Amino acid sequence: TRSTRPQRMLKAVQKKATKGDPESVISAIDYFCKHSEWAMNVGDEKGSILDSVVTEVNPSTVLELGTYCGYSTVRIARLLSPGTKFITLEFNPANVTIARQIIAYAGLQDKVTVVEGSSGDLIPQMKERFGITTFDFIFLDHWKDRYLPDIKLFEECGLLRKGSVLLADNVICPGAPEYLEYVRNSPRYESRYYPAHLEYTKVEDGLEKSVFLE
Ligand SMILES: O=C(NCCO)c1cc(-c2ccc(F)cc2)cc(O)c1O
Ligand SMILES: [Mg+2]
Repeated sequence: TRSTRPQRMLKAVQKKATKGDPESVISAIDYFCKHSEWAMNVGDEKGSILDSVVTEVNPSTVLELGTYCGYSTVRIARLLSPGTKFITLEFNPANVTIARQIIAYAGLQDKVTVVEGSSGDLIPQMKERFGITTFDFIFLDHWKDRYLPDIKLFEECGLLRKGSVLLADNVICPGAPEYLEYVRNSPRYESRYYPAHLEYTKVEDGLEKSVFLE
């Protein structure tokens, strides 16, 4: 039966990238998405903004919502200091399987834990299951209608501290209007928009960075 797009993306990585070299894995995926098939990775333009925020925060604890095939997971993990706790959540089991292989191909399997399940179920389990007190950096890139309920869940579960940084992808396209309205109007966050484009296209999109102030 016909392969899936994530399976074809993995094949492209195995064909074009060098095992253990995260930069070559990132380049192979971007090449695949530019020349073969579009896919919903954060991409190179927004990925560079992600890189700069991760580098600036230099987090000890990181959570990614929406692993997909592991492209942004590799981008983040390659920048982390040794001993950083990095967890990424993915709802779709087929994506988990591909992501684990792409992350392993980059040689970053020891830097990150890929957890299968829904953010709504897993966020309240972070403390007990993974020994997390608070997250220094959170990358939101999962279902856009989950951004708002999940940021409220972070607050309710006491998973944010003064200075925690949340970076949200796709706030324009596909869009997360309720999330934007919340972080931009809440006195508990300092928010800033980074204009860019939808991955591999000329369509307007961007990232919203929000710092928890409480
Ligand atoms: O749904 C998304 N992610 C959660 C599922 O893993 C997602 C979708 C799109 C996108 C799709 C279809 C289109 F026409 C435009 C944008 C882009 C993204 O960056 C995304 O993260
Ligand atoms: Mg995205």
